[in-house]
This record gives sequence, structure tokens and C-alpha cells, in this order.
Amino acid sequence: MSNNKLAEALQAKRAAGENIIVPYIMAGDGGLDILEERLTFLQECGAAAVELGIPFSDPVADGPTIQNAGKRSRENGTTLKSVLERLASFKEKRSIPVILMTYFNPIYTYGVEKFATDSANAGVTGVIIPDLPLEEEPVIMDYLQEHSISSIHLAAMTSPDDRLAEIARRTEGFLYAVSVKGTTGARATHESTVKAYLENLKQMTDTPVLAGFGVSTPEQARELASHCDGVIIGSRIVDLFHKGETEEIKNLIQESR
Ligand SMILES: O=P(O)(O)OC[C@@H](O)[C@@H](O)c1c[nH]c2ccccc12
Repeated sequence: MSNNKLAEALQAKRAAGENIIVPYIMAGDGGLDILEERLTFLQECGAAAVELGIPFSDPVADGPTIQNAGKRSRENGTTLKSVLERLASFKEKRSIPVILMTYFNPIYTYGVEKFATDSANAGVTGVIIPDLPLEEEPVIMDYLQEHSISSIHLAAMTSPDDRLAEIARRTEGFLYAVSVKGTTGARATHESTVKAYLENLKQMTDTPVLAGFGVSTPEQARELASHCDGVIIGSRIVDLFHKGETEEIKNLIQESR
């Protein structure tokens, strides 16, 4: 049974004529005590969902901004366990969907089945595991489905069409269209081939398609969203929270919608 709660929440924003905006933040950057406040703030800014990163020592897909945030978070003692416990402590109070972004290693160490159960208890709506290839997904798929947690897959610009079609078919909640060739981080421009790539993905699925990597301004967000359904904004938001520039975050999200 695939699960549509997340896709439905995102599609509701789209149906209201908005671009779907999903900010990424690093859990525990600034301490876990401010997590609730940040999620509430992002919800009030009009974010459709939040992608919440779990810090990890070898974040292969991350650029410097998120690597540094992960380092700060680990220095604060943040672990997958402490994040799930914290999320569980205020799950009744929030309505914004929370998507966990974690590499597979912390999940494996935690225990795959326990991860799914505890994530469900923490009110987690979806997960992104960037280093778990489609072929390896069976190790966790059934547990996630049992708890109605969406498994969000990443599409890469370098993948051939038949691979993209398979990813588009299997993804739940939304399809994460990685829109650069490289790691996370703010960039001035995207390659001209991105448009065709996003439009191609849009034709492969009815699930929302969100573009991520390298989006840091409302202009970029609106431009990419005009070829799909919305965007994920990571490094820029992480940086602004770190500097305490919350007003800027609000403007960025509101002008991207
Ligand atoms: O930081 P950027 O360039 O805005 O990209 C989003 C990204 O940070 C977030 O979705 C993310 C952080 N770490 C990841 C690892 C893999 C895939 C995605 C991510």
C-alpha cells in the first residue's frame, strides 16, 4: 500500500495556486531546544513541509554549508535518537509535515525496523535516504509502508530515461529532482538543460515534482517551479538561521511561493 498523505498535503498548496516550498534545516544546529520554534516559524512562513537533516560524519552529497551545520549539530551531541525523541515530544502541536533526510548508516545502526516505528511515533511523514539505491530499498520499504511513511526518491540529471521512469514510479510523497550535477549548496545559475529535465520528469508521474540543489533566491525558485511543482531550499536557509536572519527566511519563502 503506498501512502499519499504527504503528496496530498503538497498538492493542496499547488491547487491553491502556490509553488510548493520545502525548506531544509539541519536538526540540532543551534541545539534541539529551538527545533520546535523553527518548525513553527517555517510553517507560518508558508512552507509546505520541512526536510529535517540528521547530522552524519560522512555526508557525501553535502556541500560546505550543510557539512558545517552537521558538524555544529554533532558537537551539540545531536543523534538520530535525540531528534526522534524531540519530534515526538511536540508532535500533537504541529501540522507541518516533517520529512527526515538521513544517510543510511545512522538508520542501520539504530535498527531499520525500530527506525520506522519510532519515526511514526515522532509524527514523521516521509524519509529521504540519498545513499540507498532503489535496488537496496527492500531492506526498509515494508517497515515504512507499514507505518504510512513516504519514501522519497531522488532523480539525477545524469540518469537515463528508463531509470528516471522507474524512480518516478517508485517515489512516494514527491519526486526529488536533483537539479545540478554535484553536491548541495547555493549556486548563481542552473544549467540550461534543467527545464527539459524537469518537464520530462513531470510527464513521468502524477506525484509532485520538486527541484532541489542550488536554489537560494526567489527568482531561482519561481523559475524552476514554473517547470515542475516547487522547490527545496537548503543551504541558504541553513545559513540564514545560523546568522539569525529570520526575516530574510520569511521573505525568501514568501516570495518563492
Ligand atoms: O542546499 P541546497 O543546494 O539548497 O540543496 C537542498 C539540500 O540541501 C537538501 O535537500 C539536502 C541536504 N542534504 C542532502 C543530501 C542529499 C539530498 C538532499 C539533501
